Formats: sequence, C-alpha cells, structure tokens
Amino acid sequence: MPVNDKRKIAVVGVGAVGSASAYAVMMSGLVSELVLVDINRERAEGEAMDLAHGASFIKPIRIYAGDYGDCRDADIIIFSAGVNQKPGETRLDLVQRNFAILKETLPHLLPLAGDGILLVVTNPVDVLTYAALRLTNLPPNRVMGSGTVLDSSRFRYLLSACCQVEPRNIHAYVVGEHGDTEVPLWSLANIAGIPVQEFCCWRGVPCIKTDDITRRVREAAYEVIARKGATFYAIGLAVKRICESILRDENSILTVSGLVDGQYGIQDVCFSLPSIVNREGRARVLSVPLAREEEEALKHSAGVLKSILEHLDLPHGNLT
Ligand SMILES: NC(=O)C1=CN([C@@H]2O[C@H](COP(=O)(O)OP(=O)(O)OC[C@H]3O[C@@H](n4cnc5c(N)ncnc54)[C@H](O)[C@@H]3O)[C@@H](O)[C@H]2O)C=CC1
Ligand SMILES: CC(=O)C(=O)O
Repeated sequence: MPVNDKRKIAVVGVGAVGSASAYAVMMSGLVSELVLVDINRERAEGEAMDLAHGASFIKPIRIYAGDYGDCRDADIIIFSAGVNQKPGETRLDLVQRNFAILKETLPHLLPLAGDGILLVVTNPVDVLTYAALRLTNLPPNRVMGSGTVLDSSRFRYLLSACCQVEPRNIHAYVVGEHGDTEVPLWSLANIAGIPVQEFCCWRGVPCIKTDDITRRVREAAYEVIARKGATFYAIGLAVKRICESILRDENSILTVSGLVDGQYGIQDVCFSLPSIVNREGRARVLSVPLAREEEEALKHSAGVLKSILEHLDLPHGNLT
C-alpha cells in the first residue's frame, strides 16, 4: 500500500468498549493500521491477536498491541481507558477515577501528529472531553467526545419501532450531557420533514408516548448494565461512525461532544450539539432552533456539568 494511503487509529484502553470499537473499526475497512494500547499489556496483546486472526476475511490491516508512543502518528486516538459504571452508579460518579487516568495518560499520547484527532469515550465523557481540551491545549475542533451519538441512535431506534420506519430515515437528536440530564429534541424530530408525532398518528398507530421514550433513552445504559454488566456493542458502532465521518471527510451531522462557545448563551463547557464532522474534526457546531423548555433543559444540563468541572484541577485560560 502506498505510504500516502496509510490511515491509522489508536485505541487506548481495550476493555469492553475499546475492543468493541476496535472490532467495528476493523470491520469497516477504514484504516490500514490499528494499534491497541492498555495498561494491561497482555489484554492488549490478546485483543490484537484475536482481531488479527480474522485478517483473511477483511481488507488488509496491520493490528498490533503497542505503547502510548505508538499513538502519536495516529489520525485518531480513541480514548476508552478507565472504569465503567457498576449497577447503581451514574456516569458522573466515575469522574475522579477516570480524570486521574486521563491526566496521567495524556502527556504520553502527545504531541499528536499533524491534524490528528482525540476522541474521548470514557465517562463522564463530556467532563473528560473538556478536561482533555484544557490539558492538551489542542484546537477545540480536534478534541471531541462520543457524546450523545449513542443516545441519538437509541432515540432513533425507539422512534423507529413506534413509527415503523427504519432508524436511518428518522432525523432526531439528543443534546446536552451524555447522561442523566440529556435532552431529546422532540421539537425537531421528523421523518421526511413530517414531525414524528404527526407522522405516527397519520399512520393510524397509537401516538408516541414522549415521556416514556425520553425515559427509556435516558435509562438505556442502566437497563443494559443491570442485565449484562456493561454496554459496548452500540458504542463501538457509534465510535466507528464518528471515525468514518472524520476519515472520509464526510461532513456528516453527528451529536459529538465538544466545546460550547456561546451557543444558547452557554460557554466554557463541553457537551453535545448537532455538529458537522469531517477531516478537521468537529468542524462546525450548529445552533439548531429549540423549544423554550428544551433550551431550559439544555442550560440545566450545562449547569450540572459545570458544577462537576469546578472540582477538577485544570489549567485556566482562553480555549478558542
Ligand atoms: N461514551 C459512551 O457512550 C460510553 C462510555 N463508556 C465508558 O467507557 C469506559 C470504558 O468502559 P469498559 O470498556 O466497559 O471498561 P473495562 O473495564 O472493560 O475496560 C477499561 C480498560 O481500560 C484499561 N485502562 C485502565 N487504565 C488505563 C491506562 N492508564 N492506560 C490504558 N488503559 C487503561 C483497563 O486495563 C481496561 O482494559 C468507561 O468509562 C465507560 O463508562 C461505556 C459505554 C458507552
Ligand atoms: C455506559 C454508557 O455511557 C452508555 O451506554 O450510554
């Protein structure tokens, strides 16, 4: 393969989420090189071997276990190292443990080459995305979190079941925190330009129960964790989708997390808003029209995230 065609992704933290992401990336044929890094070196080696043994079924790819230094020339570093929620824990409960891991690890991953992008997945993802921005001083477009890409998919999946239309034809976003204060945007949810409630009633099927769907989207992770201990397949696909939009310079609209800089009068915090994702990363953040109660809920979400950030030891200064 010519050198110019080299595309590389590094996954730091190859537990359940990192390995599911690596599998989805490997299957996509998006990259020629995939390096897996974990503090538990044997785990990274085992995952790399297991994935590489499928080499004859997929497009050529070099998969190996590496060190932090192997991440520096990656097009994208996926950060999925850290503890996950146990039943009864919220994502925000993980903050001190995972902030410590992020702070310890980031200096070993930098400097990130050229226009490389850091994609944070570890929870609480919005808080850690902001921390990563502050700690690395990278341009805001090059540091993003997986945010509510997964939640938007859950929202679309549940709407799809109600409306009997496939999820890819449902336009619906969840914004704000990837967590308990997230905000499904009912006012914008549509199918072929028709508001989802109108679409659903028009089909003669019972109208959508918005409160029930909102609750199920918010509680989806808790429901899975209560049954199988962790979520990993859907986030693996969400991570692959973000990487695809970056590497293929797609200009896709995804609800990734990143710096909010004045949208809805909110600043100096990271959370998800519909954003254009391309080779530059989170290239443009869209100020979509919101209903009054959605805007209030978004401000509440921002306030909760800011109150957590106040307790982290982070450098100050201008980010933009
Ligand atoms: N953003 C999202 O939508 C989602 C985020 N998550 C989050 O992803 C994170 C990882 O979850 P799981 O994979 O289920 O956990 P896990 O426990 O299966 O894997 C974590 C991995 O991180 C590794 N690790 C710990 N410290 C490290 C370091 N300093 N350097 C390199 N590797 C290190 C561990 O050895 C382990 O292999 C959690 O914070 C979880 O809450 C999980 C699902 C969805
Ligand atoms: C664990 C988590 O963040 C999720 O599945 O949404």
